[in-house]
Amino acid sequence: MSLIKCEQLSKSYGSKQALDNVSIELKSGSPIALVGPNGAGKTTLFSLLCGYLLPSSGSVTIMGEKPGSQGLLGKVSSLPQDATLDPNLNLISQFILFGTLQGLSAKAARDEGQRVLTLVGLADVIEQKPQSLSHGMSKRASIAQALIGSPQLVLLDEPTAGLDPANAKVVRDLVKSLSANITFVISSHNLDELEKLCDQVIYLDKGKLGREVSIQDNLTDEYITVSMQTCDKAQFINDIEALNGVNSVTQRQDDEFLIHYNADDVNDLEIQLFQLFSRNSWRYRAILKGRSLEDKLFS
Ligand SMILES: Nc1ncnc2c1ncn2[C@@H]1O[C@H](COP(=O)(O)OP(=O)(O)OP(=O)(O)O)[C@@H](O)[C@H]1O
Repeated sequence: MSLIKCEQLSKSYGSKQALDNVSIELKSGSPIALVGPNGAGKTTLFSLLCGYLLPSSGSVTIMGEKPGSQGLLGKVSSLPQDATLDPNLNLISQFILFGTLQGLSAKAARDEGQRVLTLVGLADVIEQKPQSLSHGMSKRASIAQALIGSPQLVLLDEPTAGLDPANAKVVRDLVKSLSANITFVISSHNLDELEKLCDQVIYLDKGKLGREVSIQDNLTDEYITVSMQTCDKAQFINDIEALNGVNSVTQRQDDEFLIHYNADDVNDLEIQLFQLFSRNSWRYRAILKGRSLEDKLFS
């Protein structure tokens, strides 16, 4: 059965059409990225999936059920973009409340609160109130809230926005470690981060579904992305374009080049590249099989 199925899903706010005829079918598994420019409709889609909003037309089901229905209680949870905790209650009291709202006894809710707060590295501060936590700790506490019970689907809207690199890594590692049992759908503007976490990408633009992009296809994609530390750029492009099987070399950023080749004509392109670098004493910074997510989406 599909995890998420949207059929011709549309949502308007008055005359503003935020989602326009979106049809998608997603299965459980690796984290799924939801990408798109500001105002593309990502939060609207999340709100429809959570049952916070009703569609203007079309339909959406999660595990065959309507969002917000009793059958999904404890199976679907979300971290909204601006999630905040109650400033007046300490963390564990709030988590006991959340657990009991999901049907747990007070004792089981306390144990569950401790479990999820420990998962996100907050075991030492469960007696503290939210205002004594840093921004990163608050974000982790909100993620812990989304993990209460045994959700099968967790929607994370900008889970690392505003976090420093170390805290962002904690959140990414957490998602990675839990994704064997939970399917995460992650909305983010950080394409590097999504590339590290997700296999599949949903791209929205002005409320419409854009082209489908896979991150897994990098190994079969006939592209190599090379980031150079030192090289003569004009010669680099000339020399690589002269190699057998290479169709084109495009300079993407100052020191980044995209090589498009034909896999039927060349099977040792990487070796030829290294030989070329060695002959010219060029130093490379990184070589990626395939294209970056940014390149797949925007070029
Ligand atoms: N409650 C609302 N009333 C009227 N218009 C709204 C409302 N919520 C969203 N919109 C509009 O719907 C469109 C989609 O908004 P949405 O918040 O879903 O986009 P988003 O992709 O999440 O954007 P961002 O990346 O900036 O968070 C935008 O044009 C927005 O202005």
